[in-house]
Formats: sequence, C-alpha cells, structure tokens
Amino acid sequence: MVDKALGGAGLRGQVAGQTALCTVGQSGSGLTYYGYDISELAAVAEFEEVAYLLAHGELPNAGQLAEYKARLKQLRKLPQALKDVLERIPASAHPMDVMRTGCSMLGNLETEADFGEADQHIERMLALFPAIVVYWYRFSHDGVRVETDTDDDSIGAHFLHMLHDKKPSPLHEKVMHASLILYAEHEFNASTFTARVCASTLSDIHSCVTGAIGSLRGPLHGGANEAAMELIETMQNPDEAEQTLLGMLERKEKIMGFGHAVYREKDPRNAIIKQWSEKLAAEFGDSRLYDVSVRCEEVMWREKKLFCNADFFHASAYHFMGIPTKLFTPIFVMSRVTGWTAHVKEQRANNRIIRPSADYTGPAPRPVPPIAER
Ligand SMILES: CC(=O)SCCNC(=O)CCNC(=O)[C@H](O)C(C)(C)COP(=O)(O)OP(=O)(O)OC[C@H]1O[C@@H](n2cnc3c(N)ncnc32)[C@H](O)[C@@H]1OP(=O)(O)O
Ligand SMILES: O=C([O-])CC(=O)C(=O)O
Repeated sequence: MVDKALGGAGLRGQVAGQTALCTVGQSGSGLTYYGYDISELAAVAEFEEVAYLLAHGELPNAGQLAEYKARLKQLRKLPQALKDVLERIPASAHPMDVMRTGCSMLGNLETEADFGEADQHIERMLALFPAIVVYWYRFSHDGVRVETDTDDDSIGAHFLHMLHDKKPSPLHEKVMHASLILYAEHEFNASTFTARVCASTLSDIHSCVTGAIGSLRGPLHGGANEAAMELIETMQNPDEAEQTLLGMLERKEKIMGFGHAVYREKDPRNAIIKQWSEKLAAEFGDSRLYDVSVRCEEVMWREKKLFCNADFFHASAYHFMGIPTKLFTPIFVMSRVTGWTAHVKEQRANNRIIRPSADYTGPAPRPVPPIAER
C-alpha cells in the first residue's frame, strides 16, 4: 500500500517485504530492534550485546556475551593477502572504497561456500572491518603497519586503539558503544535493501555486504555524517552558522544530516548522540562545533521543520574523539554490517527473488533503421 502523505517516488511508503528485526517510526518517532527500544539499548548495553541480538534474535546472557566477545577477539588478525591489497590502495582513496574492496577481497580469500557457514563469515566481517580500514589508513597516511590483533574488550575500543596507538578512555569507549548501537539496524533503508536484493538472487554474503557498502557511501545515506562535518567545520560561531544555513536554504541546497525518508518529527537517535557530543565537547575543552551544531538544529527546525537525523551530531562527536572525518562513514559500516547480515539471513529464510516492475516511458515500438540512415 502507498502512503499518500509520502508519495510513491523512491518506493516511499510502500511495503517491500517483511522483517522481524526492527521497527522505524511506528509510533511516529520510535526505533526498536527485536522489540527493544534503542534508547534503552544505547543506555545500558554494549554494542556486542546488540550485535548478538541481531545475529541470534535474543540478547545474550553474561556467559554467551563473554564467549561471543572472545570469539570476535580471536578473529582480528588480517590475512597477509588482504594486507597486501590494502597496502596497494593509495592514500587519496576514499575509505569507503577501501571498505568495499576489503570486504570483496575477504570474500575471495574466505568464500562462503554454503549458507550454513553464514554466521562464521558474519563474525569474521564484524571482527575485521575496523582492522581493514585502520590498517589501510595508518599504512597509507603514516607509513605504519598497525598491529590488528589487539586485546581490547570491544570493537569500538579496538578501532580507537589501532587508530591512535593507545587504548581509549572509558568515556570514548562508552560513546563508541552507543554510536555503534544507534547505527546497527534500520529496517529497509537503501543499503539494507541493496543487501536484501543481492541475497534474493542467492548470492554469497560478501557480495551482499559489498553492495551494501556501495549504497551506504552516498551523501544522501551514510555519507551524510562526513558531509555534515565538512559543513560545520567552516562555521566559526553560531551566528555565522545561522547565516550560512539561511543562504543555503535560499539557494535550495541540501543540508546533510537533516531530514529523513521515514521519520516525520524527529530521529530518535539524534537526542542520544547529541548528549554524547555535548559531554565530549566539555572534555575536549572547545565547544565551538557543538554550539554551531545546536544553532544549525534550531535554524533548520524554525525555517523548514527539518530535524537532525542520526548523522548530524555524530559529526562533532567523532571529531571530538580525534577521528579523521573521512573515517566517519566506515564506522557506520562496522556497525551496520550486523543489520545487513541479519537481513540477508532473514531474506534467505523465506526467499523469492526481488524483481519489481517498471512503468515504461520510452518510445513506441519502431523498426531498426539501417546504419547508413541513422
Ligand atoms: C543514517 C541515514 O542515512 S539518515 C539520512 C542521511 N542523509 C542526509 O542527511 C542527507 C540530507 N537529507 C536528505 O537528502 C533527505 O532528507 C533524505 C534523503 C534523508 C530523505 O529524502 P526524502 O524522503 O525525499 O525527503 P522528504 O520527502 O522528506 O523531503 C521533503 C522536502 O524537504 C526537502 N529536504 C529534505 N531534506 C532536506 C535537507 N537535508 N536539506 C534541505 N532540504 C531538505 C526536500 O528537498 C523536499 O523538498 P521539495 O518538496 O521542495 O522537493
Ligand atoms: O532509514 C533510512 O532511510 C536511513 C537511515 O536512517 C539509516 O539507514 O539508518
């Protein structure tokens, strides 16, 4: 059924399948994973608990969580052939292209031969994605071959440790847990739908995830956190932010990090990451980017009734933790791989190839003219 308020373009408002994983905006603005509200998950859980939930349908108990984390830790070592490929990618490459190539190469080295192996490949991708992007980044930018099998307790801490050559503070580790939880799953968004379409052809799990990474890369989707950072860093203070935004709106430019295809009033992830950004700004000792972001939020709501989506305050939060802007969207990948792969398994469990129809708008039938007459 087409939701008239949303219209049919971009398949908006049309039901394209079923899922037990997630609800988006069902009560206007809520977000749940397997029935659990993300606000509660982000407040009390570690990201690995949510990754387990999405993989197995239930939250782990303490023993299951410890086993799961221990397994993930053991999977952090990059195969030499993958390191060789990463070392050949230039520093000028976009890290999302590195993620795409890294995932694809992993599929060549550790191919999913049978769908029964899916869980082991999913755990390997989850464990290895931070290493793929940081190994390339540190090698191409600093000339360092970073050690990827760290003993960090969590994926977020592992990522920050490799990036900065030191273990992160408890605050930064906690923010990474919350951030990765917020990004983990979001129903039939563009990248997840890409993964499901690929899965519906009975393709392998690395192909599904590689395609999804390509869809997430665009600035209308995951790439918006990076684009938001590029915008706010040009703003010296809230008044300047206001003038910049008013000019952009006047010129009908899109402001990345605002608006949403499903939510109408607010994105429930925003308030959570905004709070963390405020805390990080205080720790950082310079709240310019936070203050500028708050003014952007006020102006966009006042002028256009557009609200911050999950990406906007992620920009300042990641920046305060010393994460280079171009690594923002790869963090989204490290998290969303849990949602993508859960959808792949769900699609496989009740599959029919996804193949919609199109309304034809081309020329009426006509004969092929001889080449000399064209
Ligand atoms: C984690 C995520 O992937 S969240 C999404 C991240 N993406 C972004 O932040 C990119 C910026 N936002 C956008 O481009 C859009 O809001 C999308 C892609 C998220 C949703 O697109 P749609 O569903 O087509 O948006 P929607 O139908 O609500 O747009 C309504 C109007 O608001 C405008 N609008 C929507 N978002 C914005 C924005 N960020 N800046 C300026 N105008 C906007 C649209 O241009 C449209 O105007 P029009 O009616 O004159 O054409
Ligand atoms: O649902 C969407 O269209 C985009 C989004 O917020 C996400 O994927 O997290």
